[in-house]
Amino acid sequence: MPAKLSVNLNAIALLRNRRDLPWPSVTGLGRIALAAGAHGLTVHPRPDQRHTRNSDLPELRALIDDEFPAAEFNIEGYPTGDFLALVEAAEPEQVTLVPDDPEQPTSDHGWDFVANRDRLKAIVTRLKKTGARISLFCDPDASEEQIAAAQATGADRIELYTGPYGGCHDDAEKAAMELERLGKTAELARAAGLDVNAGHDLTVANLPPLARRIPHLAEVSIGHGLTADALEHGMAGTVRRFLTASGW
Ligand SMILES: CC(=O)[C@@H](O)[C@H](O)COP(=O)(O)O
Ligand SMILES: NCC(=O)COP(=O)(O)O
Repeated sequence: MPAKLSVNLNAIALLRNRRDLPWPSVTGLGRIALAAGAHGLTVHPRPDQRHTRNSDLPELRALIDDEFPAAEFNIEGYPTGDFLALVEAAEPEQVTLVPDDPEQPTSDHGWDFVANRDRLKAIVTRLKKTGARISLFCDPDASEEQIAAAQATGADRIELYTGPYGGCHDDAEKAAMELERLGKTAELARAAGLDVNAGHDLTVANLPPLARRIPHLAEVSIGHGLTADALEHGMAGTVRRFLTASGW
């Protein structure tokens, strides 16, 4: 089965948050993404609310429940007490736990599963009571020992951090090396009984080789590159709309 696409709305929210106005609408763009065939929506609310805000979550939950019941809601974040309460209220189909410091501009590494095994196990056990699938953000070159510790937490999946692969957009040789590291880690995870998601800096260009190298890939979540693509491909039509509206 081909990997599912979950559209990350953080970049849309960041743009909305520049002004005290309701556009671009996070829920509205989520609706467009799902109507176009995306399989789910992802948000990564951070403690400073600079991306999606806690108040976005009930609207997105209702959008999926009321209009796209087959779609999935994926909430990502660092498991503080506040985050766990937020997730328990929003009841997403999937929770992705990410070891982000609040000061980090964006996610840039996976968990040290060995060092955090017992803590993660307690959190995974708590979150599984909501019925959500649990995924853990994972370094692209995690060792067999690390993957064994991830599996021991009781999580269902890992999400491979694809940032270093995405960063090689202008260096094919390095991209091939990064892809191989991701592929090896995905194989270790699969052998340990963990399903594999992937995300960070994925694009239309780098997604097909990733899907070929990891044929059992379950889901990709894409925000920054997908939003940039939407702007690029939507700009001409929008300029025409403004010109037509003005009668110019
Ligand atoms: C875990 C992950 O890679 C994404 O959630 C990413 O952190 C989204 O990043 P931004 O919030 O910077 O768009
Ligand atoms: N989990 C990764 C994600 O949701 C999107 O990351 P990006 O495409 O915004 O880098």
